[in-house]
Amino acid sequence: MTRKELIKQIKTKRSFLCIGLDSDINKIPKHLLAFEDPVFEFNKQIIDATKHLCVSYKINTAFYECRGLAGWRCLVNTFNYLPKDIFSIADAKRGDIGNTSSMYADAFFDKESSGLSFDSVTVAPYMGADSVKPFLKYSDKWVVLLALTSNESAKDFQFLESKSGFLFENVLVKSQEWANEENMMYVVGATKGKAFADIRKLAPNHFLLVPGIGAQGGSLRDVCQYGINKDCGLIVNSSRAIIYASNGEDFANAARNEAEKLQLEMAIEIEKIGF
Ligand SMILES: O=c1ccn([C@@H]2O[C@H](COP(=O)(O)O)[C@@H](O)[C@H]2O)c(=O)[nH]1
Repeated sequence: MTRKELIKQIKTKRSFLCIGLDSDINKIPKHLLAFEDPVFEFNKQIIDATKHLCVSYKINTAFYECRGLAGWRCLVNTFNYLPKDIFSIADAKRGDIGNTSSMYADAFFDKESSGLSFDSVTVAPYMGADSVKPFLKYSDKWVVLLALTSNESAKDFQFLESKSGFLFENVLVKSQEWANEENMMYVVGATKGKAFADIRKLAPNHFLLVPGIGAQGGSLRDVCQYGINKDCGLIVNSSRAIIYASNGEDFANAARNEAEKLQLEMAIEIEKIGF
């Protein structure tokens, strides 16, 4: 998906919501266990109930990889079920020597090779340029590079300071030599509030993928106050707070209600930037 198409979706849907399909077989409603693939049935019903409210789905591969073959099959089926006009994110946090990163890129982007063709994949920057560039050789595909993550321990490395600023600031600056705002986004945690203002000084136009509202307590208001740009420039993720809003038979309706609350807040925010 191109940047232009993504922005069009945001304008049309009045939303920059990403729903995280962090679907854990131990947390889904018990009545679904009667289905041949309970997690796929769960994802299907969540997608059907929420697809008009979001512009993106993020599949965190850990929740599928941990179940071996059955989990990976479920991931592929879920990917195939996603509406084709919605921005898909494989949250896999990959990155290795170039030769290996090429294989990871094929795994998530090359439909003929792997059966998957996500719009984007999350990548860790730690190994540098040659670990990231193989993901950038696909047209209309995106790298979502970890910059400032939402977890408490982000401070262990990301706030290490050198003459050229914090480590996460170096990630933002250096990576712009490899890619641009048409094929790279950055992960910035909603829990980091005012850091968005500093990040916007270094990456004013890039899209930011923002996890950490809902279950992790980040504020959508703060994210928008400091992080929104003229094209919106934000994709804000919520996983558990939406998909586990209820663990009864009404789970899909409950998920829709939670997603709708966020979409309504987002509609107000994008109105403010004249969308
Ligand atoms: O900095 C990061 C990077 C990735 N994540 C992922 O986003 C979702 C958040 O889930 P919630 O249930 O809404 O907390 C999850 O897949 C994380 O692995 C993140 O939280 N922070």
